[in-house]
Amino acid sequence: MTSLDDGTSPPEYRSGFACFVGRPNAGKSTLTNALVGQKVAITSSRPQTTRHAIRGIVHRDDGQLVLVDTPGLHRPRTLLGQRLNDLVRTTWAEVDVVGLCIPADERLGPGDRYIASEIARIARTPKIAVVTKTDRVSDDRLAEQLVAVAELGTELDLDWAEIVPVSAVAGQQVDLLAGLLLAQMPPGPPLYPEGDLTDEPEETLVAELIREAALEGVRDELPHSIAVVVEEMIPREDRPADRPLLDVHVNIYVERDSQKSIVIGKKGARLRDVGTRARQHIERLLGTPVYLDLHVKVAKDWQRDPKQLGRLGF
Ligand SMILES: Nc1nc2c(ncn2[C@@H]2O[C@H](COP(=O)(O)OP(=O)(O)OP(=O)(O)O)[C@@H](O)[C@H]2O)c(=O)[nH]1
Repeated sequence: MTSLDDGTSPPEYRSGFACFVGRPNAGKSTLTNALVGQKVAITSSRPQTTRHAIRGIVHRDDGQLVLVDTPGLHRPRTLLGQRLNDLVRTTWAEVDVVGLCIPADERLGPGDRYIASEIARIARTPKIAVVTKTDRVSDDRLAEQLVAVAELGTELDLDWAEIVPVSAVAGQQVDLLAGLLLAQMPPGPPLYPEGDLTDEPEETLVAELIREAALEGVRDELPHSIAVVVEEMIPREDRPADRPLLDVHVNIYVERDSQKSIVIGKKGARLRDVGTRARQHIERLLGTPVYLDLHVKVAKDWQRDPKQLGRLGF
């Protein structure tokens, strides 16, 4: 049946999946969080902190948008690197729209070009260019970047469905972007119950929050050597109903003894600090007081060992 649209009928409800791609540090996780409105994907100022395809769910009156956050695509040097890239490509093939994030405050580089040329190869899936971190640049510079992104599209025969400047931090154009992404979704019912923000198990989110805290202030290759596994989350017995406590037992894995002492710090000071910061985020996420029990363990060269990778959830 066709209806005459006089501009008063409500828009059709749409639902589907979107993912953001882009080189490390392009602002994908921050944007996901801004769209969802709660901290679900971890962010940090160091590249390649995101390892899991964490989903955030955006609920709107006109539809539901499920966001899949992928790690930064990069040239693989280890088995872990290879698996991360595979994960990115598998994700692209399954979503309704791909958003390529390009920071406004850096010139288009070989990294952006490489990823753009990769997504140009996925036929049919619409692509939206998202120019991020607009709060960091002047209007003139932003205009230049928008032109450069448009030209990149022409050069690669990549037909941008939209080019959208946003600032996740300043909250500029975030809602507009949600609408434009949603416009690419097929008509359909909600995929998740109202109120759900993510379908990641709590353990994964908790592990990511701890990894984020553990990464703060460490240098060089260490960030990629840290993996976090939540072994157990159990409510403490014998607590009064109005004063619950959740025991969270966690192993932090590193690849070498030297890394273990860095993570632990002098007389355990660093690890205590990591615990304190992570606990605050976890308590906010779960809405309950938490006792966080952190252990640091060495899993020799786990990034190169298929068996260990499997055990650590990769
Ligand atoms: N000023 C400003 N900074 C931003 C904005 N978006 C992200 N950032 C910062 O840029 C850095 C990287 O952001 P992330 O969201 O972690 O980047 P990512 O693309 O998810 O990075 P990977 O997980 O490494 O792939 C962080 O320090 C953010 O705070 C923004 O809109 N404005």
